Amino acid sequence: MPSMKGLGPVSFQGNAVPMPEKAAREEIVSLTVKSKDAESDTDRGIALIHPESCSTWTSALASPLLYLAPARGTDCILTARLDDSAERGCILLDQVQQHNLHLAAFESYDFSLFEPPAEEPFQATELEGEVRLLRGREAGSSGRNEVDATKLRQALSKQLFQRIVAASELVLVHIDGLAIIVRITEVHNLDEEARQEAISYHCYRGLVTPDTIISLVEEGQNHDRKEGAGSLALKADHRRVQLTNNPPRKEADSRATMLDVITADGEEFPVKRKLLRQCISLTHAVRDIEQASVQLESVDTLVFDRVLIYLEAEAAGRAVPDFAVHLLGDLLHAADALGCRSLQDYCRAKLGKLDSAIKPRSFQEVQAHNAAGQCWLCLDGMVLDVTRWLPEHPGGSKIIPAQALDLDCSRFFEVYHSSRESFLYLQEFYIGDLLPQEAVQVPQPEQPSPEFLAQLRAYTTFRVRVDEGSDGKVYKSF
Ligand code: HEM
Repeated sequence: MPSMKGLGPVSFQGNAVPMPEKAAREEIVSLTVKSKDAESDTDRGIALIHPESCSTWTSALASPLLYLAPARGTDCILTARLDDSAERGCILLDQVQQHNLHLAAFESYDFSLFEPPAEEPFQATELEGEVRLLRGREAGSSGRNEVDATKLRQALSKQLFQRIVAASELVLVHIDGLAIIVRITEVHNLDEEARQEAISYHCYRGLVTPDTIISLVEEGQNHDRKEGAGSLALKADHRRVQLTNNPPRKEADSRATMLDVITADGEEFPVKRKLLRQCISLTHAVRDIEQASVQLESVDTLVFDRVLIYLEAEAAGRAVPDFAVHLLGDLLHAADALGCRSLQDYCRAKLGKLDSAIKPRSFQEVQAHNAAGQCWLCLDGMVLDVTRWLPEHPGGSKIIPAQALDLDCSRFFEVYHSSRESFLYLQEFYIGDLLPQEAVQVPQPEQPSPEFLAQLRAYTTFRVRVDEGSDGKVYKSF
């Protein structure tokens, strides 16, 4: 588990968003709470502040999202986005946020940037939420409102993406015409095995990533486990939600986390699905939790063992072992078979064959590759080569070439993906940014929402951008 040295996502390669400057971290800003009017689904639970209300904070930040702690004691951390629609000096919060943080509208409070613990893992590996109805269909004689747990988990995962959540916090989710309240009952930042080994483990909040496993229970189900938790709920039966399609937690956990990989010579390796996500040829097997095992046709035990050593070192942010040159040929073959780009790059670099795929791109180049039968996408200025992965795309191999070539596909990307899982794959396909003067030429049939763009940009910190006016040779990380 990589440690969380800065706020923001940690990519496959373990890159974390840099921490804000010291001056910004220490600045305390007084903001008046105002209630948000109607809000979009993607904006739900995100506080809005005017960019000029806190210039020290914003100028120091690499990410378009801010994490704020109110000065008064609460475990809840606000995720905020800069938005011109907020008045200067105000912070726009919805009712649920006001409740979670014990803040009242029209009162002023002091806020500072939240700083996560420097040397501990801070990403939430698992969340548990207890579900009840706020409003919508009221249960009839059956006494229950049915909700599909898979759909609810997806909606929650999308809404909580890149937010810091704390135990006891309430989250409001709208699904199928129902307004559902999820009370966060557990947050973990170690997986179960590590929790059992850790001395005096205690966790009450963490950053939600697309890898966070969310489990749900109906309100009242926790009654035996946590004293008192369900007692109020049982009285208000008409608010109860019946979760369908919700496997028992233990079973769901191991199905969701582990995949048995069977090598060409018949050996079986139980591997964390998360570790295999960068092997894009295994996308279907990794995503489909009903699939318990996957057969590798051309990688044998000894080589797969080394692949695992590589993947584990990378995920843990440790140095990758220095594999001897005579092993690199087989390792590169395995990397090709698995579609593992970083391992391919590692082997090629050591064999002296690395030709970096990441470079500035022109729109003409994108069009030419697409005309030649490849599949290059433009997404908010990024160029992504998904040619090899198309047969593995969970949405099918036809829709992307039919709808998304030679235009900016940000809006398609936003509307078609019901969770934020798709973000996890982007780095594998990234082959550079469009030159700034080219990016404006890309047709954009429909604008994505600002919230989606803020999430996407906060996540894609692996991008290398070309400065405006440069000749395309100067790179600047953001
Ligand atoms: C690099 C680009 C892309 C990646 C990494 C990607 C990834 C994914 C993933 C992980 C899923 C399944 C999980 C989810 O719903 O989030 C998915 C589903 C889907 N994707 Fe994509 N996708 C990409 C581009 C696109 C584009 C450009 C389109 C449309 C033009 C598209 C259309 C769909 C559709 C229709 C589904 C099925 C949704 C459903 O079953 O509810 N995808 N994609």
